Amino acid sequence: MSHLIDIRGVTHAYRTESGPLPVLDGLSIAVPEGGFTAVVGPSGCGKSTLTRLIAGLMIPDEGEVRLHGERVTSPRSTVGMAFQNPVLLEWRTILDNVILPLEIVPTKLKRREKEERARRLLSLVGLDGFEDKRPSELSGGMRQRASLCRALVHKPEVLILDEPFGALDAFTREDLWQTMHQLRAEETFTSVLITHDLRESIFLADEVVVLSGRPATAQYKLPVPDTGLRTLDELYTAEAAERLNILRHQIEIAQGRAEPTDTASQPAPPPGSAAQALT
Ligand SMILES: Nc1ncnc2c1ncn2[C@@H]1O[C@H](COP(=O)(O)OP(=O)(O)OP(=O)(O)O)[C@@H](O)[C@H]1O
Repeated sequence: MSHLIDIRGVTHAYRTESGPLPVLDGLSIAVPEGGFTAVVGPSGCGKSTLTRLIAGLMIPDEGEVRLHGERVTSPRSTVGMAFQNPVLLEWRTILDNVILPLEIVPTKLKRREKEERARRLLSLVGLDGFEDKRPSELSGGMRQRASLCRALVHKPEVLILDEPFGALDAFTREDLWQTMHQLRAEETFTSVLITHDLRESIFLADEVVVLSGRPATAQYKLPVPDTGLRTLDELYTAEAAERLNILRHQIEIAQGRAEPTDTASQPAPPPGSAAQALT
């Protein structure tokens, strides 16, 4: 299988006043074309650092990040990003905020075509009629929907989502999860999602990677079977409960609160799953 995102043996340390701070230690993750990988792990273990490396905003000390086989050494226009804080520009309308990447990334599209693309995405996420509003006139959930459209408007190959739903209330967050599924059905992209929400990870991703404590490595990888467009009901099945238990246990190991060898308290992988412990 071809891997669009290939993170190979990445090791990285920040230089701080008190000396080097090792953050990632031989981390390897591969995401196939069209795949959706969620990355979870203890707070401060290096998840956002990983997104900066994929986006080419930083170069790792050792190892490499490849997109389509090409080594990433600088930021690329083929990557879209959405963060916890949508940072929309108040002096632009929602439509013009979404169009912004098309003004930065070289494109042959005419203004009318850029508008059509932005309007289609806004309609897809349920923001018809809000194109001419300013960001402050929208709710937090609506702003995050607009930010997803902005991240996708230039048809990036890779969509990096760093806690995009983290600041939203539980109901809005669940709405946005379903919106993400709809976007995935309509648009073509390969995604890495950073999240602290284990339910979000199994609802959205094909694979959940649990990072160890800092310096982080890929401690555990849990595949999530493809069930097409998922519904929230699927989060309340026995299989979902088992997956969440496995992930919770792995997070406890990563936090040093459970022993890796403590198999007695570790639930068995769901029937038929290829859950794979890497420790
Ligand atoms: N530019 C930087 N310079 C120095 N240290 C940094 C820098 N950015 C992050 N760090 C440190 O590196 C470690 C990993 O940070 P990172 O933001 O990647 O973790 P994270 O897993 O995303 O955290 P959280 O789950 O809390 O969002 C933290 O200890 C952080 O303080």
